[in-house]
Amino acid sequence: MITTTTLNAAIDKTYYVKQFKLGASHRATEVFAEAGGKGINVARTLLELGADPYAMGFLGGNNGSFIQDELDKQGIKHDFIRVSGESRINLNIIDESDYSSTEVLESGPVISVDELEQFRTKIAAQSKRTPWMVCSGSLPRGVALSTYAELIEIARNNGTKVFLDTSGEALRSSIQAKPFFIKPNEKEIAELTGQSVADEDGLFANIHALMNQGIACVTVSLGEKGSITGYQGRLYRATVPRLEIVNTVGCGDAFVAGMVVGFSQLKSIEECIRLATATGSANALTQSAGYVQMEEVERIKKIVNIEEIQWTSSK
Ligand SMILES: Nc1ncnc2c1ncn2[C@@H]1O[C@H](COP(=O)(O)OP(=O)(O)OP(=O)(O)O)[C@@H](O)[C@H]1O
Ligand SMILES: O=P(O)(O)OC[C@@]1(O)O[C@H](CO)[C@@H](O)[C@@H]1O
Repeated sequence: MITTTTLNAAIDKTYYVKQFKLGASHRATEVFAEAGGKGINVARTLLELGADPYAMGFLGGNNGSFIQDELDKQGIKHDFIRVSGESRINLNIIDESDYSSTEVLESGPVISVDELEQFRTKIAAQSKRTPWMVCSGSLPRGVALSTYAELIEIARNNGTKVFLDTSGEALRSSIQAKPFFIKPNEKEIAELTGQSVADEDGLFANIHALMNQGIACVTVSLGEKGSITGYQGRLYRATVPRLEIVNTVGCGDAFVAGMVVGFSQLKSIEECIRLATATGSANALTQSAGYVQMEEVERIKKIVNIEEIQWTSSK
């Protein structure tokens, strides 16, 4: 069983328009509404990869009911705390001329002290029966920045490995709790370290520094440029050939799903990265956010390039 937590779930609403223009009125050519938020995307991808996901977090209002119904329809086991606020809707407008995307993300409901306490109790029980836990996404209002660190601590005490995918201060505050895996993207690692990924030497040094702080595996995902992963003191570069992409929202979640499946099946690190990269890239080929097709994952796995980076610090 792989547990996913989505503290700030969302309906991901995707509008396709012929050409997006600021300040203009558009008629959508296609519209999709999906149960989303990073952890829910991970859960859906895990199911497609043949794993056994169990989705947890907070859901509220009509939007929360829609998300819950979708999870039921998709056959994803779940146990969410119902909250008094309304789960958010996140908007993604995709310009069909170049498949660029413009997102508007709501901040989500305010979680009360009591609702958070109910969640802590559930997670403490759940971490006794799950060897793997994925904590993904932003923290909703009312939830302290230290919450992911707390969850990591609870999980570790029960022998559960945590894969953490979050950003900004929520990521910074969780590093000292030593999650097993983190996956900042270009923007997130720059925010965390103050260095751009354009400086590869600096990026490699930063990944080593994070491993030395006790994070077993660190991937910096670089969108269409692939990723750099650090594990057991070594660095690996993954690249994928150019693909006919339509929607990259959720690629990071699909990558995380591939990585946790790889580790849970005791695959080699190269195989974990290959599966994660192919799953991340396969997500970009589907119109809805956070969906992959297994045939595409299998096809892309064959064309992913993984190489170990020979690097020693110049300092
Ligand atoms: N345009 C693309 N073409 C091919 N593969 C891609 C593309 N974009 C992303 N990927 C794959 O997905 C992985 C994760 O992508 P990315 O770095 O964009 O994550 P992210 O910013 O966390 O995404 P999100 O927050 O939308 O889930 C990449 O390492 C790569 O393997
Ligand atoms: O606001 P957060 O929680 O950081 O990100 C939310 C979100 O943009 O991330 C997913 C894509 O990764 C979408 O399903 C969702 O709308």
